[in-house]
Amino acid sequence: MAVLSKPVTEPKPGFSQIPVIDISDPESKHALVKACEDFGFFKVINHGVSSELVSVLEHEAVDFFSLPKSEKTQLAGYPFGYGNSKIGRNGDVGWVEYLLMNANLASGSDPFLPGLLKNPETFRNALEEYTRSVRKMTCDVLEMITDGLKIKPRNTLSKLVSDQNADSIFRLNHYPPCPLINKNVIGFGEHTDPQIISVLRSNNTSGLQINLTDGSWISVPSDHSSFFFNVGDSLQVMTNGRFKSVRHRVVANSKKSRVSMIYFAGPSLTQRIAPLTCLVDNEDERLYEEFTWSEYRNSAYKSRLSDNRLQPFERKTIK
Ligand SMILES: C=C1C[C@]23C[C@@]1(O)CC[C@H]2[C@@]12CC[C@H](O)[C@@](C)(C(=O)O1)[C@H]2[C@@H]3C(=O)O
Ligand SMILES: O=C(O)CCC(=O)C(=O)O
Ligand SMILES: [Fe+2]
Repeated sequence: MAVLSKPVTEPKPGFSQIPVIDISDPESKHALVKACEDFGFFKVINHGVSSELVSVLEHEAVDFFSLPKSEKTQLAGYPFGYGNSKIGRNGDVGWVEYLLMNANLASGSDPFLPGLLKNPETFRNALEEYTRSVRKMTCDVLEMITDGLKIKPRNTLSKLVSDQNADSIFRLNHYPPCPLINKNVIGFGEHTDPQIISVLRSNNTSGLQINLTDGSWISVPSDHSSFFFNVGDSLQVMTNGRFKSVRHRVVANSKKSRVSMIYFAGPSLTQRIAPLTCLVDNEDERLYEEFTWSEYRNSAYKSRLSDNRLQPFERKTIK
């Protein structure tokens, strides 16, 4: 994995205020809305996703990444499949290898990676159960958010994610220990996620950092039994900028390997994305032009990782 290290701004030391949301308590809806406004990021506890299920999938992932490189590269593909160092198609690189899969419910009897793995049954079953369970948790969180924002009906956001044709993605990332003396090797460069919301779970190796609204970076302490949620660009648009799509990145660890699994909850390709009318008092306040998820996804996939992908969709104000 030949990846050059770039200078990285040191994260703020000793910051420990990442919002922690107990989703078993309906009253958490207010803290949830505040977390989306202030950070675009929060940690979820008491989530009800089985830890056994998570560890079966993590074992499968570790087994997959420990296969010889020659076998893994047979699974290379775009957009779905195995990748090593190269992120996307526009020149981004990182100290990472990954497996990217379609998590769309309606893609047929073999929804993930048809024919890709040699003995896919255990892997596929674990993946199916995991995505079902994480999708349900995501819908619960989105419904608490709509409650907290006083949006009716409650399923205004969750129905986009539970749609049979929802364009969701599942990603496994593996960051091997990086032996270079320079500890600032980028595993996954800074970016925002284009979807509605992303749900991340990792093993107990840290490396994830988020960018605060003042521009500083903070390290997110790892917690293998919790889930971390990122507000995506589409939710920033639907809330007319009230929620922030958080910039985040991963810095490689010099000693331990990091394995993360991320569920990216996107809407169906034909879904129109625009500020929700109930959150905009008058037309002049509307910050974004309307687009379909398909238009946004096409545009996003032509961009570099660190680009501001929403910029072309910002509304020009006429004075
Ligand atoms: C450089 C890129 C990788 C990415 C597609 C893109 O052109 C810009 C968005 C990137 C991103 C970030 C979040 C997810 O990891 C991802 C799968 C996505 O939907 O958008 C990746 C894309 C990718 O790895 O192909
Ligand atoms: O692997 C991680 O911890 C985060 C990766 C990420 O942000 C992404 O895949 O979009
Ligand atoms: Fe991301």
